[in-house]
Amino acid sequence: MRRFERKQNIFTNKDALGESYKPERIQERDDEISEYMDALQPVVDGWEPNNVFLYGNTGVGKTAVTEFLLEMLLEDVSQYDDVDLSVISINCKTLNSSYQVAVELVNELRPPGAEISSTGYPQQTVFKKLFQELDDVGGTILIVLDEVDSIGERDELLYELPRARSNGKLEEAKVGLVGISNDFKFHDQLDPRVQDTLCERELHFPPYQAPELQNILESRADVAIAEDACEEGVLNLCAALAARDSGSARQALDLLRLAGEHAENNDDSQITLDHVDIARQKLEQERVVEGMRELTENGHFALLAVVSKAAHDETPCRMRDLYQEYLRLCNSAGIDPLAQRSVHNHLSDLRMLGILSAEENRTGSRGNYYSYALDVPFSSAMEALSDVLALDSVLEEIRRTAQQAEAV
Ligand SMILES: Nc1ncnc2c1ncn2[C@@H]1O[C@H](COP(=O)(O)OP(=O)(O)OP(=O)(O)O)[C@@H](O)[C@H]1O
Repeated sequence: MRRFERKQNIFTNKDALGESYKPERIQERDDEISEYMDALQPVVDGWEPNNVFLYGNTGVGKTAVTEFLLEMLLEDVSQYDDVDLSVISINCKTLNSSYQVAVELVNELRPPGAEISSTGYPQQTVFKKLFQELDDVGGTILIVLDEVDSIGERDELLYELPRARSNGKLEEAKVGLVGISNDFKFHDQLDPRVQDTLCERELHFPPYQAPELQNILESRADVAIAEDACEEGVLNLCAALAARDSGSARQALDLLRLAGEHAENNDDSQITLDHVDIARQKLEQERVVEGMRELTENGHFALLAVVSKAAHDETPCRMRDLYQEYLRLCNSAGIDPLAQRSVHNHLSDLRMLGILSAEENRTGSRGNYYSYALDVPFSSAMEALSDVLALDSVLEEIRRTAQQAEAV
């Protein structure tokens, strides 16, 4: 039997490619950092902080830049006796309402053992407890709400917190909110009064370009990967693939880490371009499977309709035709179909998840329409669908059609 044995020929510090690693410096974000520092300047000057809203796709450095700057801010304001700054950061991913976010904040502020229960209070009581805790801390308090879009439509806290001081609910504390989101729709859906305050300063983090990703990867690889353990062109390929797909530094780092793991598992002495290709396929597959988990049954059928059209080599395909295919598939599976508008929403979600791509077609006087296609390999979509749908015969038919189309 094989025994555990230490392997460290590829990585010198694999953790440096992981999510919890804090980079020593942030690269390629000078403009955003400068704007962000301007937004935080009132804290240093002793005034009430601005509320800041950061948005941009996943993996573009919103959290990394925020952590880096707030650490620096805490250090820099320590020289001013009249500024007493505290930072509270929470991730709202599992908190789906103002109530839950407020409870989480109260419990962050309370000592262990004095936490409040996450149910059973009227919302205003929890808000009152939160204001009390904040006043007890006093000074300037920055509250970072990462993935703030999870709060959904029940966003009263985002309205009340920034106004708490002017409404007399806070006396001691000066509170600023830092909201972070990768959901572009969230901002527009906010109540205009919430938008006015939460988005007092808005910072957009655009996707990274390939040369930017390459620089980020190079400084990580210096820490993470052994000398000469990377074939020439590996970092360049990881950067190019991630730039072409999402512009996400996380994706570029994941590609390099996975490619390194493949090299290590094969006892190869270098990470090669082939290892990167295997890593790319694995990540793509994971993304589809992840995305599928978030969808309802109707979302799966909307995807199935696109997959079926792709098998017939009929993508990009416009909504009207996709909807007909969707109806046919629902009918054969005996499920109640949704209206075209709802299917359209599912397709938009699939697009947000990077599973579909959409092309806008302009038709002049009759307006524009979208055509949809798979943005992941056909085989990945099929595999993910077979995991969630008990529709072997339909999937088999699609598979056969795809094989025939290939043979033609
Ligand atoms: N400019 C950069 N310099 C160095 N590392 C970076 C940079 N941008 C991102 N990273 C790294 O990429 C990974 C993802 O970044 P981060 O978590 O900040 O993205 P995000 O925009 O907050 O994404 P999400 O919306 O998914 O939370 C982290 O490991 C981070 O350290």
